[in-house]
Amino acid sequence: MCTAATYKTKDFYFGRTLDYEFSYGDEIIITPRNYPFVFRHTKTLENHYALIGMACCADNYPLYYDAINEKGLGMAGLNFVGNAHYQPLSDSEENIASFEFIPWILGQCATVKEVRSFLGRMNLCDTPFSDQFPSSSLHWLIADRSESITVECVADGMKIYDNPVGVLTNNPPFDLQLFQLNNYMQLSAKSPENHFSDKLNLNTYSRGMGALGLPGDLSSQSRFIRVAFTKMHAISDESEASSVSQFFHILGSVEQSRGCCEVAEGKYEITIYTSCCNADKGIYYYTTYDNHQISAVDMHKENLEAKELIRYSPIKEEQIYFQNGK
Ligand SMILES: C[C@H](CCC(=O)NCCS(=O)(=O)O)[C@H]1CC[C@H]2[C@@H]3[C@H](O)C[C@@H]4C[C@H](O)CC[C@]4(C)[C@H]3C[C@H](O)[C@]12C
Repeated sequence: MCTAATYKTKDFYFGRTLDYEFSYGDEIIITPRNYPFVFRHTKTLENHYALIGMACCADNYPLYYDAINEKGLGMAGLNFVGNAHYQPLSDSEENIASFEFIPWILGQCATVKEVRSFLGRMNLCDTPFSDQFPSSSLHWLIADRSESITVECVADGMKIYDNPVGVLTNNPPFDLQLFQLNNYMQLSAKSPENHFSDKLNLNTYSRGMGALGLPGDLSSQSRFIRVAFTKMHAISDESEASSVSQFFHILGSVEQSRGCCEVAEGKYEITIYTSCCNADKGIYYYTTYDNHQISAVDMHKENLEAKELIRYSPIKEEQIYFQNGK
């Protein structure tokens, strides 16, 4: 399971949890402007916007899971197993393999508006990266500071949904996920009033009862409702520290602890990492399952005119700050 979300204060923030039972060898990778992005079915992008995101590197190619570009556009791929359906090659559109989708969009688009026009002339095809890396079944959250969309390729073609919540999880398809919010419209951050019966003396015996009924389990539908509620009520000040902190709290509402989601005998899905990108400043903040200290990589501290990938291994060990003794 995974969850992606957006958040806006003074700056625009974009991030995700990546939940899985193993890691593909994740790295924070900056693709500078002059790294040639080679595509299988369309022309190489010799120059493009610079990207920063989490990826695994294979044959010197960044296989991005989520990233932002220097223009403030963000994109994350989340599992969409059983529903994703990529198309055969098309003669009339630009054929983009699913693993090329993030580079192709973030390399060239500055806004969601531009993304929509790119989507109109592309065909998301099933070409695998390699035998070792067959196509993953994914759908995507794409967002800038003014709007979010969800892109899904299903059996009857590509769907582009406006995403007014700025949140995405996994199955079912996005329109069904969004519809479910109707069932929770009575939830509130305020204390509830007694609408049950004026013949009964019912009491609010605890704080937080306005959100009674918010689903607490780890299913993708429940995480969608929970993270949407948390995000829609999120309050922070506009500073970087407060915004980043609040963003990690939003995604903290759907974090997965080892042991609660068994995917095979003795194998558990966990939140391998949580990211929070400041899309305006090009900073990739992250925590990992065992490292709760926020670490960060700033794309603008690198030479973005370079031609070679710039790679950082995530810091995975817990860093505990002792305040006393030596
Ligand atoms: C496993 C990840 C998704 C996590 C997720 O959504 N979990 C939910 C599980 S479930 O639905 O609830 O069952 C996805 C997100 C991005 C994916 C990676 C990216 O798409 C980049 C390449 C793409 C290649 O085709 C396959 C390897 C790969 C390196 C992918 C491996 C894996 O499928 C990743 C890492």
